[in-house]
Amino acid sequence: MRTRFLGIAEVTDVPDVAVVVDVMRAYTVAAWAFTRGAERVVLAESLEDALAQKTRHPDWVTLKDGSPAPGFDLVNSPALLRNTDLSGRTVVQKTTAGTVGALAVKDAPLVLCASFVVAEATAGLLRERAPREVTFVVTGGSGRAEEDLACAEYIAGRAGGDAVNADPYLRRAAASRSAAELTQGVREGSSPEDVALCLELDRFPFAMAATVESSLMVLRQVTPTDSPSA
Ligand SMILES: O=C(O)[C@H](CS(=O)(=O)O)OP(=O)(O)O
Ligand SMILES: [Mg+2]
Repeated sequence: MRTRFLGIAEVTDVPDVAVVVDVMRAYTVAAWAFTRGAERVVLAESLEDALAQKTRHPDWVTLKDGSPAPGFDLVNSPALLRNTDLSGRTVVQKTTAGTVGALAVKDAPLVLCASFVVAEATAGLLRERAPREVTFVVTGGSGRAEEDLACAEYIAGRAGGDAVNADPYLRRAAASRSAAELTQGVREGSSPEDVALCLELDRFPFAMAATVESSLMVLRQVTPTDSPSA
């Protein structure tokens, strides 16, 4: 399996298989939303798009990064979301990096959205599909955010069937600029517990796949059938 690691702006073709990585915090938050019962997560093109969806579907739950805002029900924080009952709900998520990365590869036949909490399930799906090439979209810091790059490299190793020690990858993520900003409370709409929740390796047994449904980019849970090979 060949691998490419690209920032969002470096995606210029339509990959066969894309893994969009956002550890802090979009795809840690999305995984928590599923765990709290969400049926699907719609990845919105813009804040205006998210609000328009809410107008059309008042029962949908809107979520954005940064500070709370009128029309939005939740912020992009795993700690602040994890006690919210989302049973059967559709969540509409708009963030600065994670959702933008998925929309950049919306035409790819397989789009997985990933973070450390779903790392092994994501790698398991890739082992199952055994594609010739996987494009990892490293969403933060123009492709250089250390937490996303570390997670992408870890998943790539596991997808290749290697017995990979996760500790150095988690340490890189813990030392990242994003982790520091979240810990210092620089980012609005955050909790001091967010970093620890974003670094919980394999907290959840499912992967997350995004497909276009009625012109919306929709993220759903998907469970690999293979068992870990290492
Ligand atoms: O909510 C987050 O942590 C970030 C916000 S920003 O990129 O630091 O402005 O969004 P995400 O898309 O989850 O990385
Ligand atoms: Mg991020």
